[in-house]
Amino acid sequence: MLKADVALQELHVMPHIWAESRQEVCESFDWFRSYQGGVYFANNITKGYLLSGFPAKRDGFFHNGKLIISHGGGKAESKINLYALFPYNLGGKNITYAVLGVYNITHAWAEYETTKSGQKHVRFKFSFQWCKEQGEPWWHATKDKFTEERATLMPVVSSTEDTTCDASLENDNARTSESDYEEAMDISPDDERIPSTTAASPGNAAPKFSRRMPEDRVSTFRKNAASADRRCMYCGMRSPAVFSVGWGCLNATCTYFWRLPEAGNDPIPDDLTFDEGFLQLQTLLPLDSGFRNINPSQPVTNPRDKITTLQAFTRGMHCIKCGRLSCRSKWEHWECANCQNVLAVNGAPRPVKVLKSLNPGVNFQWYFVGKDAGIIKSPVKPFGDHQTAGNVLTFSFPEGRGQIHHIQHNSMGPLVRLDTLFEEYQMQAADGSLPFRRWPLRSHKLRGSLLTNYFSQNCGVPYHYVGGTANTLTWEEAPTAVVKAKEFIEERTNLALNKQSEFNEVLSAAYMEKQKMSFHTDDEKGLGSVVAGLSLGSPALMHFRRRNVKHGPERKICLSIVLRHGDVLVMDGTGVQQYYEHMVEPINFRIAATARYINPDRK
Ligand SMILES: O=C(O)CCC(=O)C(=O)O
Repeated sequence: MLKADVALQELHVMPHIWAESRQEVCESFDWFRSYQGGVYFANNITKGYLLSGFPAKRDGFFHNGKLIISHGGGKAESKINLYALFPYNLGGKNITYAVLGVYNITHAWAEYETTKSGQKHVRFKFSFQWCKEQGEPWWHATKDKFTEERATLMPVVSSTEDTTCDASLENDNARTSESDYEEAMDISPDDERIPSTTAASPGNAAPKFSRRMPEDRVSTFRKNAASADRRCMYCGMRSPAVFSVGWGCLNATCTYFWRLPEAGNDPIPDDLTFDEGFLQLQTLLPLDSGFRNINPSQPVTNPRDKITTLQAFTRGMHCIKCGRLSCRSKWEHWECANCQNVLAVNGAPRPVKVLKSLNPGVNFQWYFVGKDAGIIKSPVKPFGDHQTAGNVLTFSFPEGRGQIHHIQHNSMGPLVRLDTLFEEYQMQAADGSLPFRRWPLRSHKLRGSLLTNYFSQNCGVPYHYVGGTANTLTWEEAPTAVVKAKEFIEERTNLALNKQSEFNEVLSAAYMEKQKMSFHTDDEKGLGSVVAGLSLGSPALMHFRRRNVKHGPERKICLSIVLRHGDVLVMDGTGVQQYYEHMVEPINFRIAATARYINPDRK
């Protein structure tokens, strides 16, 4: 796969698989799920390798891309942010990432590279050879046969209702803190990176690969290796004959690394050309059948059980019309971000019964208060009559920084209303009248946009942290589910706390399986002192921790609360947002409505 910027010739054919953002790649293409690194590997197999915008010395694109030499990890000296070796202008078609195809790694070796300041760095290099079972590379075609080809290459329906995909990559959410962006780009557990470059000199320990290649792959690798490979008489490791200047040991841990035994062990000079034999295409072992079709399978759109909130439904789509990878950004269907091709989802509302009784999986029933957090819990306070009865648990933060009220219900009255409301939310989300979307984060470190992990929709005064005016419907346009949620929140808050709170904004959030809202604060300009949220569906854990504390015990979660179907959680006091941040981690499918007062005349 390569990352493009500006290249030379106009692109005359479209890649079969391409994207504008890394999130689109990671969410839609199983062969590359690394948000930060340039290499994605799982189970000891390099699944995806990103040819970065920073080519290093002696990187190369030979045989029109059937042989690629590239560096791994580390910092290249070039400041030009483009993959200059691909001869076509992908950027001109808004293509930031294009999948080239399946390559075999034919060699891996280490080189010394001298920086401008004269320092020597070890750089790991790889040669990749095109696997011929795929036919010719797509950019070799003289005209775009993309559409006809897709029809034959693409499986129409995936084999899966697979809910066992990798742990969700924390693409994030986050509204205020830098840490949230970092969290957003967590790397999945099976995602590893090759070592970065490190200064070394002969005899010094150089970086080692964190994992060894499994034996069967090693033997494949050896069979593929050019006959000019030689074994070093000092370290016993084989190295390819890469340069015309002669053979030298290319194992960075060897004392005689980067030396020429046939020239009195002189160091290999800086000015090098490749050995002609090394640049020949080799006869490779046939490609394993599992690697022959890397086209993403199409999402399941018509599941037998009509459940469409499983993790598989959070994955992106590969458009069979134009090749673009797109995130699942709309609740009601998949939509190609390039040609707007739609894949409709045929589901049904999920009854709350099973969801609400899911086990939150923690060793406390309602709450956890951190030792030394200075939080005082008041005695449980019952309220209401037989129709409206409930309990309030109040947690007071130290030094007058505000309170958290957890309003629970224990009567049948609200329950029927809540179950119906949960269903109404789902119906309106499914028909698009309640447009749940994943909105781009306002700032992040990845190229291209980065969408929130969860879906949301705002009513009333625009909420700038998530989607702003583009995500906002006025109260006249508001879906009935949201209006009813606001009424319920106001009734319960006023009854339980015995004070009148007025709200003019409601952010509804919908979470499919494994989605969550990362740590953030609601410090929107003009925000009133009371923020109250209603939970519907599966239980969720809401955690609080100190804000702007980078390390140490104070950084730890100081309060956790289990939110259940129908609970209302009130953050009371401006200090709650000023001194604490919060996150919500649902156990499974859940909808929440959070009501605020935001001064409409804020500047
Ligand atoms: O209850 C939820 O799902 C999260 C609400 C929240 O934290 C927010 O909208 O700021």
